Amino acid sequence: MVQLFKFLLKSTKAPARSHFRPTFLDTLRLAVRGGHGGNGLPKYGGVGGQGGCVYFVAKEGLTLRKVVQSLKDKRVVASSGEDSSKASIFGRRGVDQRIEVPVGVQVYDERQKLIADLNENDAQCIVAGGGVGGCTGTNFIGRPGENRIVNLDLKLIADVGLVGFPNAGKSTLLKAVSNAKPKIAAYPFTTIRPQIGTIEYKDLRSITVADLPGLIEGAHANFGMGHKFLKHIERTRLMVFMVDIFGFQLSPRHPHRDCLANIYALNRELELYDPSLLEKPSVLLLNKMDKEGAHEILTKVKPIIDDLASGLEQCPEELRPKQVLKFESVVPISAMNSTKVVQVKSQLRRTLIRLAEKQFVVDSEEVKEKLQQRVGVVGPKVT
Ligand SMILES: Nc1nc2c(ncn2[C@@H]2O[C@H](COP(=O)(O)OP(=O)(O)OP(=O)(O)O)[C@@H](O)[C@H]2O)c(=O)[nH]1
Ligand SMILES: [Mg+2]
Repeated sequence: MVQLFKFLLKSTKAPARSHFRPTFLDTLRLAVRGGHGGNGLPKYGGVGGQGGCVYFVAKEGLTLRKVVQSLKDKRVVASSGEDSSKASIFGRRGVDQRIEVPVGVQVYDERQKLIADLNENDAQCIVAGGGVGGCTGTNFIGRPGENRIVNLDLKLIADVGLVGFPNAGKSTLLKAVSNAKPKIAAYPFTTIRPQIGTIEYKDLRSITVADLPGLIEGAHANFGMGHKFLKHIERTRLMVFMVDIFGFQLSPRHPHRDCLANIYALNRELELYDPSLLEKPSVLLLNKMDKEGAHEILTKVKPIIDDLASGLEQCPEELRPKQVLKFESVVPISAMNSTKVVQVKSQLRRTLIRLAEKQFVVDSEEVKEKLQQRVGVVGPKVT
């Protein structure tokens, strides 16, 4: 009878939700407190131990979700320092709390002031200092540790960020060039969380590509999925804009935007979100060139794309940016055509190498200039 009951219980259990995937987490709020300082011993001039500190340490391969899972509570407290005693005049220091967080996390305090930017593996910062131990200066009374709320903001770090309106074919391209397996479908907002894929080359070099959810007009003002994902573009070295050569219409209630209007709209969204993003190197991919009529459109729009400023007057006013983007290159492709995809792969690599070389020249010029300034005071000019 008992066995039958157990069997019935088992069979009525809800089926495993294999399709369930927790949503992407890129912000986290934690309360942190340093340990209390131990009390001193006035009779012997004993000093209490300092309270432990709360540290954040960046580790590759972690996600904020894993951080949440590893914490018992959203309040992290380091342990108190020990009181001074006859046997131990100097009280022992409290134990530190070291919380591992993903690389790319920025830590802000309650007033949104940046405390630390942990963008390298093993980078660390103290987010709550421990209280000092009781001594003559504190009347032998241990002080409380720092107590604050911190906000963790994760910005993905990838070499390349794929940016575009929904349905442009970003995920199709990512799937074709990398090891990622994003969802692809003929409706907008198929991608709802950023995904990173790695493109591997024959010489074992690799570059990382972030597929970001589609933007919509007004993303800068947090419409659609808005800033939540625009911020990830900040950390990429190269922005790859992907536009459907036939344009895009969000829904029958929205106007159809042709390919040029799409480019201006993307330009404007970035400009309104953060104008400095327009200085970032970018490449434009005009997708779906395999479809009929695509080449005719390309012939018409290419001269304007090559000089975006020249087409500003024809651009609808609500989409018109103040400053136009300058693309490193404009490539017509079909994300479904394997030959084109291979070309994109090598094009991305070449562009990144060129950018790294440019950066190297800038860096070494700066170093040279600094050296010249320093050496100029005491010796001959360095050439
Ligand atoms: N004909 C053609 N169709 C394409 C091409 N690239 C993508 N598609 C189709 O376009 C639709 C949208 O592709 P996705 O890769 O999901 O687009 P996305 O930009 O990731 O869209 P969101 O995730 O919504 O932002 C799918 O039906 C794809 O099969 C292409 O080069 N040619
Ligand atoms: Mg997608």
